[in-house]
Amino acid sequence: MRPLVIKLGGVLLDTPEAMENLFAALAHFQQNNDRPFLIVHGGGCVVDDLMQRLNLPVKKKNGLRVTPKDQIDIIVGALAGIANKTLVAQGAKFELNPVGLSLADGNTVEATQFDPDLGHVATVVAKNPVLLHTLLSNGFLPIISSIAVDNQGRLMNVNADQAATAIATLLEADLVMLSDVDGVLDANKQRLEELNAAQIKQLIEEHVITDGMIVKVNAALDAAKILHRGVDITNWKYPEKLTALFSGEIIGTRINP
Ligand SMILES: Nc1ncnc2c1ncn2[C@@H]1O[C@H](COP(=O)(O)OP(=O)(O)O)[C@@H](O)[C@H]1O
Ligand SMILES: CC(=O)N[C@@H](CCC(=O)OP(=O)(O)O)C(=O)O
Repeated sequence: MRPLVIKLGGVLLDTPEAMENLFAALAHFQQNNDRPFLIVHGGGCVVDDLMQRLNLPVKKKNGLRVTPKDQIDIIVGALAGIANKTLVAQGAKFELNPVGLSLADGNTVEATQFDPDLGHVATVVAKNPVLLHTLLSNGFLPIISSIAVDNQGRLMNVNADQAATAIATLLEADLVMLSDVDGVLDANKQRLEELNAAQIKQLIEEHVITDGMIVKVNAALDAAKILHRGVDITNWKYPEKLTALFSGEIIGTRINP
Protein backbone atom coordinates (compact mmCIF):
# COMPACT_ATOMS: atom_id res chain seq x y z
CA MET A 1 0.00 0.00 0.00
CA ARG A 2 1.26 3.45 -0.95
CA PRO A 3 2.64 5.27 2.10
CA LEU A 4 1.50 8.73 3.06
CA VAL A 5 3.84 11.59 3.96
CA ILE A 6 2.22 14.17 6.24
CA LYS A 7 4.05 17.49 6.46
CA LEU A 8 3.35 19.47 9.64
CA GLY A 9 4.23 23.15 9.88
CA GLY A 10 3.18 26.60 10.96
CA VAL A 11 2.10 27.55 14.48
CA LEU A 12 0.83 23.99 15.07
CA LEU A 13 4.28 23.28 16.55
CA ASP A 14 3.63 26.08 19.09
CA THR A 15 0.07 24.99 19.92
CA PRO A 16 0.04 21.95 22.25
CA GLU A 17 -3.75 21.50 22.19
CA ALA A 18 -3.86 21.45 18.39
CA MET A 19 -0.96 18.98 18.26
CA GLU A 20 -2.79 16.73 20.69
CA ASN A 21 -6.01 16.84 18.61
CA LEU A 22 -4.04 16.06 15.48
CA PHE A 23 -2.21 13.11 17.02
CA ALA A 24 -5.49 11.75 18.40
CA ALA A 25 -6.83 11.82 14.83
CA LEU A 26 -3.65 10.13 13.52
CA ALA A 27 -3.99 7.40 16.14
CA HIS A 28 -7.62 6.89 15.11
CA PHE A 29 -6.57 6.72 11.45
CA GLN A 30 -3.85 4.19 12.23
CA GLN A 31 -6.28 1.96 14.13
CA ASN A 32 -8.70 1.91 11.21
CA ASN A 33 -6.31 1.72 8.26
CA ASP A 34 -3.42 -0.41 7.05
CA ARG A 35 -1.83 2.50 5.29
CA PRO A 36 1.69 3.33 6.55
CA PHE A 37 2.36 7.01 7.17
CA LEU A 38 5.17 9.20 8.40
CA ILE A 39 5.64 12.79 9.44
CA VAL A 40 8.03 15.44 8.10
CA HIS A 41 7.88 18.62 10.15
CA GLY A 42 9.01 22.22 10.20
CA GLY A 43 8.92 24.48 13.20
CA GLY A 44 9.83 27.91 11.88
CA CYS A 45 7.79 29.37 14.77
CA VAL A 46 9.87 27.39 17.29
CA VAL A 47 13.06 28.77 15.70
CA ASP A 48 11.62 32.31 15.79
CA ASP A 49 10.72 31.95 19.51
CA LEU A 50 14.19 30.72 20.40
CA MET A 51 15.90 33.45 18.36
CA GLN A 52 13.76 36.07 20.07
CA ARG A 53 14.67 34.72 23.51
CA LEU A 54 18.33 34.95 22.53
CA ASN A 55 17.89 38.46 21.08
CA LEU A 56 18.93 37.30 17.63
CA PRO A 57 17.37 38.81 14.49
CA VAL A 58 15.11 36.67 12.25
CA LYS A 59 15.92 37.19 8.58
CA LYS A 60 14.25 35.53 5.59
CA LYS A 61 14.92 35.79 1.88
CA ASN A 62 12.24 34.57 -0.57
CA GLY A 63 10.60 32.57 2.22
CA LEU A 64 13.85 30.87 3.32
CA ARG A 65 15.62 31.59 6.60
CA VAL A 66 19.06 33.20 6.40
CA THR A 67 21.10 30.75 8.48
CA PRO A 68 24.57 32.09 9.37
CA LYS A 69 27.27 29.65 10.44
CA ASP A 70 27.13 30.93 14.03
CA GLN A 71 23.36 30.32 14.27
CA ILE A 72 22.97 26.86 12.71
CA ASP A 73 23.49 25.20 16.12
CA ILE A 74 20.55 27.14 17.58
CA ILE A 75 18.36 26.28 14.59
CA VAL A 76 19.30 22.59 14.82
CA GLY A 77 18.42 22.76 18.53
CA ALA A 78 15.01 24.24 17.76
CA LEU A 79 14.07 21.96 14.82
CA ALA A 80 15.80 18.61 15.47
CA GLY A 81 15.59 19.13 19.25
CA ILE A 82 12.57 21.03 20.59
CA ALA A 83 10.19 20.59 17.63
CA ASN A 84 11.15 16.97 16.87
CA LYS A 85 11.04 15.77 20.45
CA THR A 86 7.76 17.60 21.15
CA LEU A 87 6.17 15.69 18.26
CA VAL A 88 7.80 12.41 19.34
CA ALA A 89 6.26 12.98 22.79
CA GLN A 90 2.81 13.40 21.24
CA GLY A 91 3.33 10.26 19.15
CA ALA A 92 4.42 8.31 22.23
CA LYS A 93 1.40 9.53 24.19
CA PHE A 94 -0.91 8.08 21.52
CA GLU A 95 1.14 4.86 21.26
CA LEU A 96 2.15 5.50 17.66
CA ASN A 97 5.62 4.02 18.14
CA PRO A 98 7.43 7.19 17.05
CA VAL A 99 11.08 7.39 16.01
CA GLY A 100 12.51 10.92 15.87
CA LEU A 101 14.91 11.44 12.97
CA SER A 102 16.44 14.17 10.85
CA LEU A 103 17.08 14.20 7.09
CA ALA A 104 20.70 13.34 7.96
CA ASP A 105 19.84 9.87 9.28
CA GLY A 106 20.19 6.74 7.15
CA ASN A 107 21.64 8.51 4.11
CA THR A 108 18.02 9.30 3.30
CA VAL A 109 18.64 12.44 1.22
CA GLU A 110 21.48 14.28 -0.47
CA ALA A 111 21.82 17.89 0.68
CA THR A 112 23.47 20.68 -1.32
CA GLN A 113 24.03 24.24 -0.19
CA PHE A 114 21.45 26.39 -1.97
CA ASP A 115 22.74 29.98 -2.03
CA PRO A 116 25.89 30.99 -0.14
CA ASP A 117 24.11 34.25 0.81
CA LEU A 118 21.67 32.16 2.88
CA GLY A 119 24.49 30.41 4.75
CA HIS A 120 23.71 26.92 6.03
CA VAL A 121 20.61 26.37 3.89
CA ALA A 122 20.38 23.35 1.61
CA THR A 123 18.08 21.80 -0.94
CA VAL A 124 17.64 18.04 -0.81
CA VAL A 125 16.96 15.18 -3.19
CA ALA A 126 15.90 11.62 -2.41
CA LYS A 127 18.74 9.13 -1.87
CA ASN A 128 18.28 5.96 0.21
CA PRO A 129 14.87 4.66 1.33
CA VAL A 130 16.10 1.61 3.32
CA LEU A 131 15.91 3.15 6.80
CA LEU A 132 12.39 4.48 6.27
CA HIS A 133 11.14 1.25 4.63
CA THR A 134 12.61 -0.71 7.55
CA LEU A 135 10.91 1.48 10.14
CA LEU A 136 7.54 1.57 8.34
CA SER A 137 7.45 -2.17 7.72
CA ASN A 138 8.13 -2.80 11.41
CA GLY A 139 5.32 -0.58 12.65
CA PHE A 140 7.31 2.51 13.65
CA LEU A 141 6.22 6.07 12.95
CA PRO A 142 9.16 8.09 11.59
CA ILE A 143 9.00 11.78 12.60
CA ILE A 144 11.59 13.63 10.52
CA SER A 145 12.91 17.15 11.13
CA SER A 146 14.20 19.27 8.24
CA ILE A 147 17.84 19.28 9.37
CA ALA A 148 20.30 17.71 6.93
CA VAL A 149 24.06 17.23 6.55
CA ASP A 150 25.84 18.09 3.30
CA ASN A 151 28.72 16.14 1.73
CA GLN A 152 31.24 18.21 3.72
CA GLY A 153 29.58 17.14 6.96
CA ARG A 154 28.03 20.55 7.62
CA LEU A 155 24.67 20.80 9.42
CA MET A 156 22.16 22.40 7.05
CA ASN A 157 18.73 23.97 7.46
CA VAL A 158 16.18 22.79 4.87
CA ASN A 159 12.76 24.28 4.26
CA ALA A 160 10.39 21.64 5.60
CA ASP A 161 8.08 21.66 2.55
CA GLN A 162 11.09 20.88 0.36
CA ALA A 163 12.12 18.19 2.86
CA ALA A 164 8.65 16.61 2.63
CA THR A 165 8.85 16.61 -1.17
CA ALA A 166 12.20 14.76 -1.08
CA ILE A 167 10.83 12.14 1.35
CA ALA A 168 7.57 11.68 -0.60
CA THR A 169 9.46 11.15 -3.86
CA LEU A 170 11.90 8.79 -2.13
CA LEU A 171 9.02 6.57 -0.99
CA GLU A 172 6.75 7.19 -4.01
CA ALA A 173 4.23 8.26 -1.40
CA ASP A 174 1.20 10.51 -1.40
CA LEU A 175 1.92 13.90 0.14
CA VAL A 176 -0.27 16.21 2.21
CA MET A 177 1.01 19.49 3.64
CA LEU A 178 -0.76 20.77 6.76
CA SER A 179 -0.32 24.48 7.44
CA ASP A 180 -2.00 27.46 9.16
CA VAL A 181 -4.23 28.26 6.18
CA ASP A 182 -7.16 26.37 4.65
CA GLY A 183 -5.33 26.13 1.34
CA VAL A 184 -4.01 28.48 -1.31
CA LEU A 185 -6.20 31.60 -1.23
CA ASP A 186 -7.09 33.82 -4.20
CA ALA A 187 -6.96 37.64 -4.28
CA ASN A 188 -10.31 37.69 -2.42
CA LYS A 189 -9.00 35.30 0.26
CA GLN A 190 -11.16 32.48 -1.06
CA ARG A 191 -9.73 28.95 -1.06
CA LEU A 192 -8.77 27.61 -4.48
CA GLU A 193 -9.76 23.95 -4.92
CA GLU A 194 -7.13 22.97 -7.51
CA LEU A 195 -4.12 24.59 -9.15
CA ASN A 196 -1.78 23.66 -12.00
CA ALA A 197 1.67 24.98 -12.90
CA ALA A 198 0.39 27.76 -15.18
CA GLN A 199 -2.11 29.03 -12.59
CA ILE A 200 0.56 28.97 -9.88
CA LYS A 201 2.94 30.98 -12.07
CA GLN A 202 0.26 33.59 -12.69
CA LEU A 203 -0.72 33.87 -8.97
CA ILE A 204 2.93 34.36 -8.03
CA GLU A 205 3.39 37.01 -10.74
CA GLU A 206 0.26 38.80 -9.47
CA HIS A 207 1.66 38.68 -5.89
CA VAL A 208 -1.39 36.73 -4.70
CA ILE A 209 0.88 33.88 -3.62
CA THR A 210 3.76 35.33 -1.54
CA ASP A 211 6.45 34.48 1.05
CA GLY A 212 6.43 30.95 2.47
CA MET A 213 3.50 29.98 0.24
CA ILE A 214 5.70 30.43 -2.86
CA VAL A 215 8.12 27.87 -1.45
CA LYS A 216 5.25 25.57 -0.46
CA VAL A 217 3.40 25.57 -3.80
CA ASN A 218 6.67 25.08 -5.69
CA ALA A 219 7.65 22.17 -3.42
CA ALA A 220 4.16 20.68 -3.88
CA LEU A 221 4.39 21.15 -7.65
CA ASP A 222 7.81 19.46 -7.77
CA ALA A 223 6.41 16.47 -5.87
CA ALA A 224 3.27 16.35 -8.05
CA LYS A 225 5.39 16.32 -11.23
CA ILE A 226 7.73 13.58 -10.00
CA LEU A 227 4.94 11.46 -8.51
CA HIS A 228 2.42 12.12 -11.33
CA ARG A 229 -0.36 12.91 -8.88
CA GLY A 230 -1.81 15.79 -6.92
CA VAL A 231 -0.38 17.09 -3.65
CA ASP A 232 -2.78 18.60 -1.09
CA ILE A 233 -2.23 21.75 0.97
CA THR A 234 -4.67 22.25 3.83
CA ASN A 235 -5.13 23.29 7.45
CA TRP A 236 -4.13 21.24 10.51
CA LYS A 237 -7.12 22.79 12.29
CA TYR A 238 -9.59 20.17 11.05
CA PRO A 239 -8.37 16.79 12.35
CA GLU A 240 -11.91 15.44 11.90
CA LYS A 241 -11.44 15.84 8.14
CA LEU A 242 -8.14 13.95 7.97
CA THR A 243 -9.63 10.57 7.11
CA ALA A 244 -11.43 12.12 4.14
CA LEU A 245 -8.23 13.92 3.11
CA PHE A 246 -6.13 10.76 3.40
CA SER A 247 -8.63 8.87 1.25
CA GLY A 248 -8.32 11.39 -1.57
CA GLU A 249 -11.01 14.01 -0.94
CA ILE A 250 -10.05 17.64 -1.56
CA ILE A 251 -10.54 19.66 1.63
CA GLY A 252 -7.90 22.34 0.88
CA THR A 253 -6.07 23.02 -2.37
CA ARG A 254 -4.80 20.27 -4.65
CA ILE A 255 -1.65 21.08 -6.61
CA ASN A 256 -1.75 19.09 -9.85
CA PRO A 257 1.25 18.17 -12.03
N1 LIG B 1 -2.14 33.00 -1.64
C1 LIG B 1 -1.89 32.58 -0.39
N2 LIG B 1 -2.73 31.70 0.19
C2 LIG B 1 -2.54 31.28 1.45
N3 LIG B 1 -1.50 31.68 2.21
C3 LIG B 1 -0.59 32.53 1.69
C4 LIG B 1 -0.76 33.02 0.36
N4 LIG B 1 0.29 33.85 0.10
C5 LIG B 1 1.04 33.89 1.19
N5 LIG B 1 0.53 33.10 2.18
C6 LIG B 1 1.13 32.95 3.49
O1 LIG B 1 1.83 31.72 3.49
C7 LIG B 1 1.72 31.14 4.79
C8 LIG B 1 2.02 29.66 4.68
O2 LIG B 1 3.40 29.49 4.43
P1 LIG B 1 4.37 29.12 5.62
O3 LIG B 1 4.18 30.10 6.73
O4 LIG B 1 5.73 28.94 5.09
O5 LIG B 1 3.71 27.73 6.04
P2 LIG B 1 4.28 26.56 6.96
O6 LIG B 1 4.95 27.21 8.12
O7 LIG B 1 3.06 25.78 7.32
O8 LIG B 1 5.21 25.78 6.08
C9 LIG B 1 0.31 31.50 5.22
O9 LIG B 1 0.16 31.46 6.62
C10 LIG B 1 0.12 32.89 4.63
O10 LIG B 1 0.51 33.87 5.58
C1 LIG C 1 15.67 27.14 5.15
C2 LIG C 1 14.45 27.36 5.98
O1 LIG C 1 13.75 28.35 5.76
N1 LIG C 1 14.17 26.45 6.91
C3 LIG C 1 13.01 26.52 7.76
C4 LIG C 1 12.82 25.15 8.37
C5 LIG C 1 11.58 25.04 9.21
C6 LIG C 1 10.31 25.15 8.41
O2 LIG C 1 10.27 25.08 7.19
O3 LIG C 1 9.20 25.32 9.22
P1 LIG C 1 7.70 25.46 8.78
O4 LIG C 1 7.34 24.32 7.88
O5 LIG C 1 6.96 25.41 10.07
O6 LIG C 1 7.56 26.79 8.08
C7 LIG C 1 13.20 27.56 8.89
O7 LIG C 1 14.31 27.73 9.39
O8 LIG C 1 12.19 28.18 9.28
